[in-house]
Amino acid sequence: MPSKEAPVADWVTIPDLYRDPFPIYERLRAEGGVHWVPAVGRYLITSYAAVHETELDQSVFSANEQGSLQIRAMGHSMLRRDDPEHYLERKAWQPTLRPGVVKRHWQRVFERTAEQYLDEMVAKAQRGGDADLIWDFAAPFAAESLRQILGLHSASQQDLQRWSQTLIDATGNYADDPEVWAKGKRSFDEVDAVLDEMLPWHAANPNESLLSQLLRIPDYEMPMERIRANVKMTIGGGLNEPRDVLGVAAWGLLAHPEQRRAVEADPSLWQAAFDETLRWIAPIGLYSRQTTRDVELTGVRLPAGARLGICILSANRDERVWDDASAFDIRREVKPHLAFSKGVHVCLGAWVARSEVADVALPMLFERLRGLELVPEKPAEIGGWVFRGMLRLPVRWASVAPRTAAAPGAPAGAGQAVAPRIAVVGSGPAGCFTAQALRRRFPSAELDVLDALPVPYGLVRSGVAADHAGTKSVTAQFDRLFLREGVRFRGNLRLGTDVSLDALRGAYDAVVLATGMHADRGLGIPGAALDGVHGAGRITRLLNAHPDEGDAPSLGERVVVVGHGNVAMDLVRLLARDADGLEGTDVDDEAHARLAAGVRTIHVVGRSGPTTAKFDPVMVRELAGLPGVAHRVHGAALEALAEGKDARADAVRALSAASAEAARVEVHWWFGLAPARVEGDGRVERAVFASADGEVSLLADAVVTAVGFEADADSPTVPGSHPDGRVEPGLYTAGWLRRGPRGTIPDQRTDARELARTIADDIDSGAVALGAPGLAATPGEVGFDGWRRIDVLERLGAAPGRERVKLKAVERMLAAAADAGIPLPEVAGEAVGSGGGLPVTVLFGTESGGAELVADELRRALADRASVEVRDLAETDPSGLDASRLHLVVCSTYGDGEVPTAARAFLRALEEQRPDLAGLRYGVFGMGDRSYAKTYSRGSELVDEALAARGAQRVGEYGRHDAGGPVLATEAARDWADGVLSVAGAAVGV
Ligand SMILES: Cc1cc2nc3c(=O)[nH]c(=O)nc-3n(C[C@H](O)[C@H](O)[C@H](O)COP(=O)(O)O)c2cc1C
Repeated sequence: MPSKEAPVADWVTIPDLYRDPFPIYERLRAEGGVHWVPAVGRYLITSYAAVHETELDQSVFSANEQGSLQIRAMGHSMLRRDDPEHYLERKAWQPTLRPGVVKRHWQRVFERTAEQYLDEMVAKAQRGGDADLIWDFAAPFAAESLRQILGLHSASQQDLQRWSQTLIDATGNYADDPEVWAKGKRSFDEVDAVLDEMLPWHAANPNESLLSQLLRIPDYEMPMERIRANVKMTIGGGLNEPRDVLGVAAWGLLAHPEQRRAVEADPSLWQAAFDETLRWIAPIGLYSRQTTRDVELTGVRLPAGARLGICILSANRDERVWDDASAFDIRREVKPHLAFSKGVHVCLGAWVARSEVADVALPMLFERLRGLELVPEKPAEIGGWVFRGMLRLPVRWASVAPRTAAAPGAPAGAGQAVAPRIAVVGSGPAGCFTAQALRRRFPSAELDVLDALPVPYGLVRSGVAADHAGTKSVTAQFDRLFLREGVRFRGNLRLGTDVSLDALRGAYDAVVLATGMHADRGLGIPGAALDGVHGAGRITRLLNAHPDEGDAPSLGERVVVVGHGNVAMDLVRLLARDADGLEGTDVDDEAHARLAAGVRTIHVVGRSGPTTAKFDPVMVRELAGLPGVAHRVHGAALEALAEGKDARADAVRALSAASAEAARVEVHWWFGLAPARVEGDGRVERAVFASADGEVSLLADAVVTAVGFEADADSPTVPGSHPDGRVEPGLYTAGWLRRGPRGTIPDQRTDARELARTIADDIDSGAVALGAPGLAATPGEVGFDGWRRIDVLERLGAAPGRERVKLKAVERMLAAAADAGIPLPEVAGEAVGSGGGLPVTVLFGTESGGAELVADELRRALADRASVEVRDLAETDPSGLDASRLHLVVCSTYGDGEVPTAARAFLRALEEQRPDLAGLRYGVFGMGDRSYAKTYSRGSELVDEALAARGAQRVGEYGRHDAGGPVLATEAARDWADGVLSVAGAAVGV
């Protein structure tokens, strides 16, 4: 699309924007999302895509605006600086606002403060005054909390409110009103005076406050005028954000009674209410940027020096991202909103605001003020576009509950009087994660997981590549469900054959179908049905000894694999490995020998270029390191791409660099080729592809298609037809049946949590009635103990160097399951006492504290099984790592796919000192944000690669957490660590 000049939106006025910016933004987005707006004297950036782009490239979209009003009003704070200057100041602010510190220290302060102002509002109402939720509660609460955090003890909360308002007014003084400047200047001077008073006091009295911490940064002394400017910026922005999100959230809930009831019944929804409020009406609605050069933004040309207004209020309502975006809906599918910004300026106070509002003030408000409601004769008012929030919010209530000792927001009690009976059909990752999420939500529910086979775990057993034991180890978490958490496995029950869907629905209150999609999608080109064309799913199942597959064919010498996704990568790797390379796996050796023994050349062919290919770069790097395999790359056009900017491109570069000595197998990587036809006389002889430069014809004995999966012929629903997983109340879908064949195993965890909530909502609302009788035992059914006997037999039968030999025939599985002579291994007790058990070191690498919080949570959660110590990577010397301890690395990603600053020295030391870490076992949990598509979780991968390069061995599932997703990092990390510990513990007999 050729670029164009920015359209001029001369119809936009500031008073209209102030009153209600949303209809204006809707039109601007519809017209492209980048406009010159004369009334504002700026380009307004209104679409999500354009806003997001500006946030991720500070070299072009600079925060350091020339002639900035904010600099005039408050001084030059970090908000108006780019890196590296910005970063130094940000780092100084960070320790006080880290989530661990917020949780350990500030949350108690917020609780006390909220109690105080709630009591004062109640007392005012008792004296006959009108209660306004904004001015009597939210504003003093936010101001006092901020006063405490800053450590401005010689000022009052009223001072902070006045300073905040007047400094903000001056920042937005586009009309150059001298009175506004005068008031701003007065506040400016007053803040300086208080700082002059308080800084010496903090120097002499160390404490948790920001001012005190600022004076104690080991390697950096912030110049005084920067302290002054940043404190003013913090007063300006740090007060209205929690005040306004609290006010708008209360308004939203009071105006939507059914959502209010849901959140009151399930306090875990306060976080969802908080995030939805931020998405719906972002308190900081606009901020500025300036272009540093001519640039094109979503097809519109912007000149160098252009002043931009980044409209967060608008981006968060972009209809291309959210359905029914203007509605307040705390149950909507979670997608990353931009209210805290993204990129280097992401809000430092986000954890504070979350704690103040979602953990403390909202739950307390609704719990204590019974019958809280709006006052119809005094309607609430809202206004603003640069900052938007409630201007007044009159409320009343029926009665006041006494203060409770329990922390507000604690999870609800046991729940329903009658426990629900729920069946999950399919014991693959989607089914098991669903059962796990349901168990958390309904501790006393009767939960059955059915499977057509006598053995559990579906895709993990038969779809995950045999040599990826780490991925397979997710089953350790699932074992816990069946061994300890009362979930029942009911194997050898095939839906439609052994039990009908109607019978299941009659027997259970709710049924979740998680039966997956198994059929390989065809190529749909001439010759696709020739002999020698195989689906990748089938080949993978053959290698995994799936009972439904027959004998494995020989693939011959030359194999063409069509597709560049992870399924294709798995296949290429398994075909390229020789038997020695399968040490420790559970591969079906016979099938592997038949399929792969003759393979000498593999062509792996995809339509797109390396940067947009679907593979995980980690998989490609793994291929680059395979011994005895040479790689040739065709059509990748990597010359134009700088190194270090794109993880996929870098991984493909690593292929070309891989050593090709004594190659047993040669892998040719083709980019930009579309399949045209398969040729041959009765069976495959050639695969022909179309490219921009004409046709490419590859000689082939076999073609394996890895271009996706489609619904099975007998699929109970059409995959993807119910994206929220609810077919109707009482019948749900999960996994690939819900979304189609996309997403990784950990993604299923995220979906499962949402689905459990949906089911809980249906039960709460009465849409699903409880009381179903349950499903009687069916002849031939195999329970979890039956599977454990099969498991024992498979392990005992393993050849040297193999983990197990899978039983392939169902009859043999059934015989093993029923054989009481096979002794069941004892289920190891978990409670080995605090401080006992496996020695574990949790190493965290963090920038803003999330990973530290996760590390703390792991210390707590693993205490009954392990003796845990927690260490910051910043203070860890890799040469001193103790190989007798299992190391759990929790690390986030910053910058352009880098490790957090604090972890850089560790990484460097690994590379420079080159310690021998053979024998050290470690697990990795990467924290990142999927919206950084090219560098998602890359920081953790760098640590992983560096440890592996020193001989350390990764165990268990590679855990990942997406900060933009709905699952809490602590929760995902607990599940991940359970799995890693089960694998590591089993290895050392704990
Ligand atoms: C400036 C900045 C850059 C980031 N870059 C990436 C990135 O390249 N890839 C990624 O997956 N996540 C990225 N993130 C997201 C963080 O890794 C994520 O929010 C994580 O949970 C933060 O953990 P921490 O609090 O322990 O540092 C970035 C975040 C910020 C603020």
